Parts: sequence; C-alpha cells; structure tokens
Amino acid sequence: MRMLLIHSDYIEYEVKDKAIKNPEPISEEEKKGRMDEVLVAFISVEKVDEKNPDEVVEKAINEIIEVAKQVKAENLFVYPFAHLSSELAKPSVAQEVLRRIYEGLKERGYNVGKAPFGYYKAFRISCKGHPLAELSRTIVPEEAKVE
Ligand SMILES: C[C@@H](O)[C@H](N)C(=O)N[C@H]1[C@@H](O)[C@H](n2cnc3c(N)ncnc32)O[C@@H]1CO
Repeated sequence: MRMLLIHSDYIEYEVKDKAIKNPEPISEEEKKGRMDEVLVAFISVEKVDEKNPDEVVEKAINEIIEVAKQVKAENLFVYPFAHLSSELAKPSVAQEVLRRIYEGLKERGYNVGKAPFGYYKAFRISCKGHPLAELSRTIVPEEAKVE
C-alpha cells in the first residue's frame, strides 16, 4: 500500500464519472464533499496487500494516527487514489481495505471523511506547507518483505 499524507486547510472533491464498472453506490450528497483542517490520506491499495489485508489495514490506521498526532489533526480524510502505484490491487479488495481503514479510524474516535470509491473526481486541496505537511508511507505485509 502507498499513502500520501497531506495536512491541509481543506480538501474538497466532486464526482465526475464512473471509473470502474461497479463503483461504490453513492447518494446525491456524496457526489460532492469538503472537510476543513484535515489530514488527507491518498491511498493506493497494492497487489501485495492481498497477501494479508488485515495486517495492512491495521498498519495503515496506526500510521495515519501517528501522523495525525504529530500534526495535531483531529479531522481525517480517506481518499481512494489509484495513482501512487503501478501494482494496484483489484478494486474489490481495494474497496474493502479502504472501507476498513475508514471504519477503524472512526472507531478510534476521529472525525473521518472519505471520497467515494470507483469514480473520476475533481478535487481541490490546500496544503499547509509546514515541514510535516507532506509525508508518504509504504506499507507491506510482513510475509511480503524480502530478506
Ligand atoms: C481516477 C481518479 O480521479 C480517482 N482519484 C481514482 O483514483 N479513482 C479510482 C479509485 O477510486 C478506485 N480504485 C480502484 N483500484 C484502486 C486501488 N487499488 N487503490 C485505490 N483506489 C482504487 O477506482 C478508481 C479508478 O481506478
């Protein structure tokens, strides 16, 4: 899994079109969204994550929370983003992994937003620009680590 973490004044998105055959069903109000004072996690779920989705979900949640504490962000935003890797997991696995990350962050008491899965989206983001405002993380299951 590849994550790009951007501490932002705001993130806003607008759904434009379906990008896969069966995108996540969304309501009218979910076609646009905005969150202010937020740590945005752009996430590409990778093929290697299919070896142990449980583990990568847990690791991703912990990584995001660690950065949220460092930058003192209370709002989090999970953004499915298929552009951080050339070895993407199939959509069904990716959607479930992202859903579990979203739910796990909420369970840990954070205010969490998300962008819909499976669409082309326009988005605007305002990065805060401080030294920890732009971070990336790579997460792989233990068994995928080569000696
Ligand atoms: C396209 C761009 O504007 C938009 N931002 C976009 O990326 N849309 C992606 C994700 O929402 C989702 N998606 C599919 N596979 C994956 C994956 N392995 N990991 C994450 N998301 C995925 O399906 C869409 C098409 O790949």
